[in-house]
Amino acid sequence: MVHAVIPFRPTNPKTRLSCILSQEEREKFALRMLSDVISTTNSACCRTVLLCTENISVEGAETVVKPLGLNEALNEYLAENDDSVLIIMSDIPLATRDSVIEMVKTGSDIAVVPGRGGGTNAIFVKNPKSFHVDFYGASFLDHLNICRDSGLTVEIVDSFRLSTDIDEKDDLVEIFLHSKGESRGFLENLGIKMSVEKGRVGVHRHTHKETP
Ligand SMILES: Nc1nc2c(ncn2[C@@H]2O[C@H](COP(=O)(O)OP(=O)(O)OP(=O)(O)O)[C@@H](O)[C@H]2O)c(=O)[nH]1
Ligand SMILES: C[C@H](OP(=O)(O)O)C(=O)O
Repeated sequence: MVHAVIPFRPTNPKTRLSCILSQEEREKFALRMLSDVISTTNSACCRTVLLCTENISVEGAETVVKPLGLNEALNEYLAENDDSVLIIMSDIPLATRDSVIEMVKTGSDIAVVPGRGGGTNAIFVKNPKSFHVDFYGASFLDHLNICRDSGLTVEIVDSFRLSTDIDEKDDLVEIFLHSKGESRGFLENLGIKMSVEKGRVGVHRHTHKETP
């Protein structure tokens, strides 16, 4: 069975959203996005593993604790497992069952989904011992180079839903446009709404409600 591995650091996440969310709100929002991703990987019949820096319990996933950085934790996990691994980020709440299934059905050794701005949002690895990750910076290009150097065939999956990572305030628009999940409900409860001003779509926080 494919392991869907979601790396997660629960403390002070999503600092690029500090302009609109407090630390407590960012921690809760990161968990809501995680929950949306877990529902999706479970619906695609993966065994979902939360690869977490600390021991937290989240419905729908088993937790593997590795108090390590993103690359170190994932590379240890890949080296320790034989089943195919889908590495999928916790900040892509638009992910759907069909988009995940498209990745894990690839005919290539690796399937990769770029994030906007050079990052990597998901990587499917058929043989985990054959590959290592190198996140941060232009990681999408770095991952293609690793495949080339290791002689692995790679499919670049063109998926709007998987490519949409929620890093910055304007990215929240995509949740209001395309999601019905927990992340959206959380933002709405905080009084955050989509707005259109001078022809531009953005988000505004109308009131300072209590963190739900
Ligand atoms: N296991 C593990 N996961 C991490 C670590 N740092 C980030 N992640 C996870 O990696 C994914 C991508 O993280 P980033 O987009 O860099 O998120 P972030 O660090 O929360 O956000 P910023 O503070 O805005 O850069 C998310 O699923 C994070 O939870 C880490 O040190 N260890
Ligand atoms: C971890 C990093 O995420 P970003 O900061 O690009 O969202 C990456 O994908 O390499």
